[in-house]
Parts: sequence; structure tokens; C-alpha cells
Amino acid sequence: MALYSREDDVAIIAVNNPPMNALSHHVRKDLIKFLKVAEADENVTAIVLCGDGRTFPVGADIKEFHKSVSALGPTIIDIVHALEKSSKPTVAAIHGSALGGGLELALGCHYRIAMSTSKVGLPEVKLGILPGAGGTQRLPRVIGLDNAMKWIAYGHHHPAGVGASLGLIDRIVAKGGDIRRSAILFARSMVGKGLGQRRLSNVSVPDASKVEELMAKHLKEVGLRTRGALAPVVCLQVIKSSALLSYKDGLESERQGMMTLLASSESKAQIYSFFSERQVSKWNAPGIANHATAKPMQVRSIAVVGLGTMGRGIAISSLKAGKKTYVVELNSKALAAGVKYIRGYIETMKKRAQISEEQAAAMQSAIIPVSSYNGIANVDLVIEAVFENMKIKKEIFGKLDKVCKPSTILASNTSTLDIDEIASATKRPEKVAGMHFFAPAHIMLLLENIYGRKSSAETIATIMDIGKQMKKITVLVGNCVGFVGNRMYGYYTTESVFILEEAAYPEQVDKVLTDYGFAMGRFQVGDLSGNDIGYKIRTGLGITHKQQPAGTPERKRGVLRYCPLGDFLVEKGRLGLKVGKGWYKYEGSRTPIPDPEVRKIIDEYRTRHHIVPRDISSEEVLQRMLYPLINEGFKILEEGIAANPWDIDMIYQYGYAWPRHTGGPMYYAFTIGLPQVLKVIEEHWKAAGASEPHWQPSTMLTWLVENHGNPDISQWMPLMQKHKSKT
Ligand SMILES: CCCCCCCCCCCCC[C@H](O)CC(=O)SCCNC(=O)CCNC(=O)[C@H](O)C(C)(C)COP(=O)(O)OP(=O)(O)OC[C@H]1O[C@@H](n2cnc3c(N)ncnc32)[C@H](O)[C@@H]1OP(=O)(O)O
Repeated sequence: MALYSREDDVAIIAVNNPPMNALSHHVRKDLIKFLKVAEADENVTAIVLCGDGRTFPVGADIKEFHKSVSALGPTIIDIVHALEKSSKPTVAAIHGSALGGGLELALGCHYRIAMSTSKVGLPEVKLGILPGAGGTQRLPRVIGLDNAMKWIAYGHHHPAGVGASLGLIDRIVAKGGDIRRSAILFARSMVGKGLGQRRLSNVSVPDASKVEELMAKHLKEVGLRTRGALAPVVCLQVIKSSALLSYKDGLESERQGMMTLLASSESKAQIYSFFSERQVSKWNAPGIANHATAKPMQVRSIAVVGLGTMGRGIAISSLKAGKKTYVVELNSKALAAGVKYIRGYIETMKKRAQISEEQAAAMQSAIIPVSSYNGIANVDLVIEAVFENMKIKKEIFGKLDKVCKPSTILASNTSTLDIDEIASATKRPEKVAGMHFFAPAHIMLLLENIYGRKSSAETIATIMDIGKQMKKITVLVGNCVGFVGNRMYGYYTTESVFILEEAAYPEQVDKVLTDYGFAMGRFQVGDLSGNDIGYKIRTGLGITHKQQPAGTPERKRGVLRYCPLGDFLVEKGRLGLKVGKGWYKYEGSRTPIPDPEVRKIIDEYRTRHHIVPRDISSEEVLQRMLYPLINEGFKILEEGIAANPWDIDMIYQYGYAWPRHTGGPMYYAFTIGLPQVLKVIEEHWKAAGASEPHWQPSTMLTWLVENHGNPDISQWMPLMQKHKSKT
């Protein structure tokens, strides 16, 4: 709802719809009603619009989207027009954030004043839509086309001070000031000043003459930064109309753009992503605990064991979260190098104004270098980040168990290994868990937390809470080889080399993936992270080309199909970007260049095995790259390793750069339709049989299709649970 009050001659309309003052239908009805009251009251000379509680409205109510109530009048645009048309000065008093429809209301007001700490922006593009209440037409009229294109096509939130420097905010109220009081005084001072040019629909776009040049520039940029997404492009096209058409016709173009986007699968995927991102914090470890019942332990200090690339990043994340951070290396040289890197990184963040001087000083003084495990006996949490080797990890956990106080939680940053086996090296398996960070750990937003068979509710709640304090998208999963992310990714890479074998070169496969929306294709990613990583894993499994006894068929490992092309590359020293050659060659830059040498390796291999390369469609490449991964996702759900499909999708968006506008692998499967996905998987399974187990259809996927067709993604787990409880 909204509240109406009077301060002498100034009417105050305050939106009151906790937690974020979203502009739900009941709020919109109140706003129109109170604007009419204020307009009609001859004792009112000016009107202040504000938000109660945490913030100014942050936009339309996203929960209403794709429901008929979102279209029910009065719409936000009706309110914008009522604010602008008012014969009395209307002033938006902004605290917290004025975003989306919230900022559009503020643009309808004749004046805007804001707390210096507040943020403004039109982030609709991140929901796969556009500002649909006049924002595409009004913002360019205030801050110019160039800025408006940037603001709207990327959807960032901007400090109010930046808004003031562009003319969007008329007055800034310093921190600690009273925004509502300031707005009342400001509104009163504007009475009788004339509103003509304050009504933005009367104003023209200042840099309209540069429209074509600016369009070309921004279209190119969004093409690179948000590859494959429709919304940024439609946003730009609609903003363009503000320079070419009248306000009224521009609004019509905005309406049409909105309808196109609302009807797209992209907006549904983005809205799903918005809520999924928030949903993962409501974690559940079935049979052990959930977010609502379990209490975290207070963690004041964290020790990071191992200061390689991962350990350094984890230590920086710990310091950023305000923890006293013990950094541990038994070798003094390695310790000094790690500490030097961490200290240097903090100084760089300070120089770039990413942190304040005080924060930097606090982080520096919170680093405690240690060269023996005895030095971390009293820490609350240890995160081990040494080499990915079970024997070494078990040795370390055994030692930590002996020296650390009984309450210390011991976590491993393993990316694949069995947490229960690691826990078995200790006498406190209930205090052992996995915290799988993604490299570089201080930058990547994903944290995949793993609970073991014996992890306690408190241990799980604590690692989830630490993830939140580190400002990570923290997803809880169960224990299995590779957990969720890497277990699924394994089949993506397996199938990719089968495609090379049969039909395509790396650049052709990668192009299909980048056209789909990935920033990089699978082979470019391999080169970037190092092809030796996968080689080491295959060596651990004893399956590389070199490890096979003479006479072993090159394309088989036992009954399983195998393709050694990745082994050949590494054995020829093509480790990737770091050595200037891998699946591609690199000539002094990070740009991948298709390499005739790689083609030769593939061609010779094909000839040796009498493989005649065939034409392959982009559709087939995409299906073969993505469907095995999706199939494995269903197996993961079926086994209870992930509690919900959106947990998997958030892991893929934040850990593997899955394009947000398609929602993630599981949401994408829903968009395609589960029956269609299953059909393709079954065809491959029929053709490949037991030699390619990644095509064996998941029981859950099959059951869902046979019994429910393509049920809504929110219903997958409830349907399965109901089914299991009956059987
Ligand atoms: C069927 C066809 C119909 C056709 C007709 C359609 C006509 C449509 C006309 C439309 C007019 C368009 C108007 C406008 O242009 C569109 C919009 O405004 S879209 C919304 C734009 N705003 C945003 O995207 C902001 C979203 N929010 C945030 O980014 C963040 O919440 C925040 C504001 C930065 C704060 O972050 P935090 O402090 O971290 O808090 P949380 O994010 O955890 O949020 C707390 C809580 O609030 C819920 N929430 C937040 N914003 C909204 C919202 N806009 N609507 C609904 N709910 C919201 C959030 O989900 C959390 O909920 P919880 O998880 O606690 O349940």
C-alpha cells in the first residue's frame, strides 16, 4: 500500500510495501488515488513522493510478471503521467535505491533529490525486458542518448552522485541528513517557479543528432558483452526512437518492444534467474538440516592452508569478509611469495578505489603468516587448498585434526574428491565439509559447498554463512565425484572430442557455443585453464594414451569409447594459452587463432582410423554439447546431490559462465521441452549403447516425460517426491 500525510502545505505520499517497496498492483492503486487527493486539495501546494522503510521503490513487482495482474491498471506509466501532469511541483525523495519502475516514477516527478548513499538505475535488461514506464524515452532527455544507452543496455546501478553530475538528480542530501525533511523544504521552494521544462515529455534529447553513430557504437559493445541476448538490442532500438520520434510515438515503440521481450523465453529465463539467485540461500540438506533450522557457528578467524593460486584467492576473500586470516605454507619461500601476492593485491584494490584506505589497512593487519600447523590450533575454520591429491589431503586433515581445537571446522577446497574419504582421516567427520571455490577465488562469485555423510547441521550452516559473508552465490550440494559442476562438465568435454573425431574442428564447435551465448567455447576455455589439468585427471584415472600397454585400441578404454586427441595435444606440449598453443595458437595475445597444426593432428588421426568426416549441423553440435550435461543434471537431482534444478543452474551461471538469458542447463531443458530433450538423448543412447553411458537417459527425466510431459521446473522435485513417497 501507500500512505498519505500532510506537512502543512506539502502532501507526502509514501510507498509502504516491504521489503523493497515494489510497485505491486495495490500500491499502484493507492498512488493514483493519493495523487488525485493531493491535486484536488487546494491547501496542498507541492507533493513529495518517497518510500517508507529501507528504500524508495526498486521497481515493478517482479512476482507479478507474466501474470495478468501486471497489466491491471493503473499501470506505472499512468502514475508517471499523473505525476508529470500535476499542476503542483512533484518531488521524488530518494533513499536506498530508485530502480526500474521506481526511477521511472522519479522521472515523472518534476524534481528529484537523493541521499548521497543512494543508488539509481534502470536494470530491467537484467530481467530480459526494458524500462516499460517511459524510462527509455525520459532518461535520454535528461542524461543524453549516449549515457542512457549505457545505463539501460547494461542495467547497472549508479551512485546518486553520478546521477547528479549528469543532471538526473537535482540535489544531494549528505549522509546522515533527513531526506524527507529536505524534500519537503525543497518542494516548498519550487512552488510558483513554473513547470514547463520540468516536464520531461516536453524536453528534447540533447545529443539526438548523434543517434546513428551512438547506435553503432553501443550495438557493437552489447554484441560483445551480452552475446546472444535479445533484450540489450531491443533496449537500444527503443532508446533510438527517443531521438527520432515524438514522445508519444516513442512510448508506443517502448510498448511494442516490451511486448516482444515479455513474450520471449529470455525474459522468463532472466526472471527465473533473479529468483533462483535468491533461492539458493534457502538451502536444504535433506535429513540433516535446512537454512531455517540450523544455526551457524561464529567464525572470527580462518586459516587457508596452501598458498597457490586458489589459496591466495581464498585468503583474499576471507580478508574481504573481515576475518583474521592465517595463511599457511610449510615452505618459507612459498609462504613469502603467497603473502607478497596477497599484500600486493590489497594495495591494488586500494589504488583502484575498490576498497577504502581503512579497509586496506584492516585487511593488511589481519594477515597472519604461519609456517606450521601448530600455529593455527585456535582458528575457527580451516580451508585447505593444496594439490588435488587424496593422499596428501588425508595426511593434512589427519594433522589438522590433531592440532586444531575441537570446535574448528575443517573444509577442503577440493574440486572433485570424495569429502567422506577426506573426513575419514579425522576423528571429527561431523566438522568436515567441502568448500569448492572457482578460480580466481577472489573474483569468481560461485562457491559450491559440499556436505558429507556425517557433516553436522552447524558445520553446514557455518560454511553457508561464510559464503554469504564473502558475498558469494553459495550453493549447497551433496558429495559425489566432481560434485555438481565438474561432474556435469566432464561429459561436456567428453562429447566435445567425439565431435572433433567425427566431424568438426575446434573453432567450429566453439562458434556454435559462442553463438548460443557463451563468452568462450569449450576449446578456448580448455586453452585458458590449461589442457594439462584434464590430462592430470585422466592420468589419475590411468586412461591417457601414454599409459596404455601396447596393443590397446586407441579409441577404447575397456568397453568405453575414448578419444585421445586431448592427450596428443598435451603430449606435444600444446598446454594452452600459457605456452602460446593448445587447441588454437596464440600470437602474442589472448586471441585464439585456428591452427593448421591442430587440423593436421585431427586429420591424421581420422585417417588412421578410417574416419571420413561428415557434415554436422550447428543444431547437432549444440545438442551433443549440452544434452549430456543436462542428462547428468537430472541424474544429480535424482540422487539428491542437488536439492533443486535452480541450484544446478546457478552453479552453471556463476561457475561456468552459462549465458544467463537461457537460465542455465536445467531451465534450458525446460524451455526446449523435456520430451524433445529426452527424444534426442534416447536416439544417441540407442546409437551409442553402453560404450557412451553419458547418453543413458536419466530415470527422473524419463519418468517426468512419461507421466507429466513438460511440467513447470518448479514442479520437478515435488512431483518426484510425491512419486517416491508412493512407491
Ligand atoms: C502477461 C502480459 C502482461 C503484459 C503487460 C505488461 C505491462 C507491463 C508494464 C510494465 C511496466 C514496467 C515497469 C518497469 O520498467 C519494470 C521494472 O521495474 S522491473 C524491476 C526493476 N527492478 C529491479 O530489477 C530491482 C530488483 N531488485 C534488486 O535488484 C535487489 O533486490 C536490490 C533492490 C538491489 C536489493 O538487494 P538486496 O538488498 O540484496 O535484497 P534482495 O535482492 O535479497 O531482495 C529482498 C527481497 O525482496 C525481493 N524483491 C526485490 N526486488 C523485488 C521486485 N522488484 N519485485 C518483487 N520482489 C522483489 C527479493 O526477491 C527478496 O525476496 P526474498 O528472497 O526475501 O523472498
